[in-house]
Amino acid sequence: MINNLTVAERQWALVVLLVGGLIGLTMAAVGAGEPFGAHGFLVLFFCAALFFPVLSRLDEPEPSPHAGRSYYDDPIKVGIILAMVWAVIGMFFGLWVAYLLAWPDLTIDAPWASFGRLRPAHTTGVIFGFGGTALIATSFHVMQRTSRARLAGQFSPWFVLLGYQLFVLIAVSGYLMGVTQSKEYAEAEWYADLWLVVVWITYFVLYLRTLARRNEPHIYVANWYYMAFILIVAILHIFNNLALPVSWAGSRSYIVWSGVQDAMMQWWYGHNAVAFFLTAGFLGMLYYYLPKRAERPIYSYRLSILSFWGIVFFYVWAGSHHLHYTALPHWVQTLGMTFSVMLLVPSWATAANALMTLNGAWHKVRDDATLRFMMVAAIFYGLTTFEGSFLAIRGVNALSHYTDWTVAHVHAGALGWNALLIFGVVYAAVPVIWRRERMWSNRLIEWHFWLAVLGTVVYVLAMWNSGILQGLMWRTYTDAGTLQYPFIASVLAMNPYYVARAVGGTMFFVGTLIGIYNLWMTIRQAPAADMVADHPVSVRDEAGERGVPAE
Ligand code: HEM
Ligand code: HEM
Ligand SMILES: [Cu+2]
Repeated sequence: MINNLTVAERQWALVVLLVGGLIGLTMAAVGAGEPFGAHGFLVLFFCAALFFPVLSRLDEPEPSPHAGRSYYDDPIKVGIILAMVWAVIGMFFGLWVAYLLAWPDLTIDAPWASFGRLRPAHTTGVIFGFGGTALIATSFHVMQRTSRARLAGQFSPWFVLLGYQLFVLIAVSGYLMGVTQSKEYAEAEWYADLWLVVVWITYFVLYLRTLARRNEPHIYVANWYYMAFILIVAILHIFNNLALPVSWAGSRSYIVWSGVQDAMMQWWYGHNAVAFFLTAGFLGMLYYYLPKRAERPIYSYRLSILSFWGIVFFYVWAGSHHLHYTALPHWVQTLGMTFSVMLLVPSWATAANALMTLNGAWHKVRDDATLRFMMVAAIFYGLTTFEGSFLAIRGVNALSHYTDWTVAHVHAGALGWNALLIFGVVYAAVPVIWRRERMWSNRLIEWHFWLAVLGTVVYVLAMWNSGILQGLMWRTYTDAGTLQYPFIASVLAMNPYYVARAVGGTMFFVGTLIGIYNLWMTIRQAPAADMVADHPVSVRDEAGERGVPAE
């Protein structure tokens, strides 16, 4: 892989890694004995681990000029593997906290293993590690194929992919050491946040530069979704993380916002992380891989564009539904509620558009578990958005907020929509990118599919039950006007559901491990004989019409 970089690019990489290593060394020196110093060492080792392999290949010959005329798939390969590594790490932490909630005595008596540190390690590991890395890798695939253009440059895709890994590593390891700025889904401290800004802007520029090289007059809809994801996540991230460090040699910082403004900024961010990270980016994936796999054009291309603008416009106003019954002015809560209900229209239009695309291909859905992963993901997308619009209604939220109903909603989305989609997409993409005829075992894909779907259903049903029960127990009064149940009674009542959730989560996790084994065996196979050659750029196939992503 390093040999595919030009010598100039290898030199450039060495300079960047050297600067990174020096920054790491400085952090390690000034923050000695503190988590900040430990992060310095992490940065230093990360840069050193990449520096020496590049250095040892510096003198190797330039890649053949022919290579520059095909798609650049090396970073996609590494990205898919890293996404799978994060799937295991992130879900392992999720399972851990699920088991802790069911059997609290299992706890390890150490600060790093406390619930409050493991939980953000889970959410960050799955959303940013697993989801984010899958988004970056697939976006590199989709933008090249739908533009019939090679990635603009070979250095910046690596910078984005690996730089992003460093961000997630700093974040997750920081939580275990107790470093947090206490903002959900944005717990990472100021230096990690600053680094992510650099990586993310490079990502956006890379996307634009690649699109500018396209050999296809039309910008396929999937690219709009990916670009909205990148651009808006950048804006959210910057505003939500405007913080002043206490010192340049420590991890602690204070956010510039205060009081209810801070809460609003946080949930404007948090909600739109869902909207643009877990929705818009994933819709980009869906709009490329689903029609491609089904070999059908999108049911209505016009509708896909219309719902794009609907989603982008409505979502950004809905964040205040996370702050019902708070000090936030009432009208702002109502505004968020109203936009959330309106959101149902573009959300369902999108889910319907995806499912209608499968019309005429239902026999494929029956036979092909890969396509079935994507179909079920689209169904869960419809379910989750319906539930979300419902939960955003103030009266409903009075019951659901603070309960496990929210956790049910989250995992209907995270497992049923995001994770199922990623697995379907990875099964579709890996044989193409590694030039294998097909995945190693279709039976294992079937196994994975059923474990994942059943695991999700068990998880979500358990949390719906537990959430609604919790909500009702908390609001039941006696005739005398006092609360019927002491709080601890509701905690005890949750136990069977927490056990069920741990079982569902275990099924999901086992399915993931089976999937990874299958991917590993596929990658180890020899490439298919007629697929050995690199994919040349700009060879048109019949699929070039509008609505069908080009290959
Ligand atoms: C093996 C699979 C998984 C298990 C067992 C699991 C388990 C858990 C548990 C126990 C919690 C804490 C709930 C609480 O504090 O009451 C949680 C929270 C969360 N998980 Fe998972 N999870 C899994 C997969 C995922 C995936 C794949 C994603 C995202 C793509 C995800 C996203 C989240 C989020 C966002 C939260 C925070 C929810 C909130 O604050 O309302 N999880 N998970
Ligand atoms: C129309 C679309 C959606 C709407 C209107 C919506 C609305 C809501 C509402 C009202 C809450 C509960 C807020 C609270 O009581 O604190 C919530 C929580 C959440 N939703 Fe959605 N949702 C939508 C789609 C999704 C999707 C597709 C996902 C993908 C995984 C998702 C992930 C989450 C997460 C992670 C939370 C928990 C936030 C927290 O930590 O408190 N939502 N959503
Ligand atoms: Cu929200």
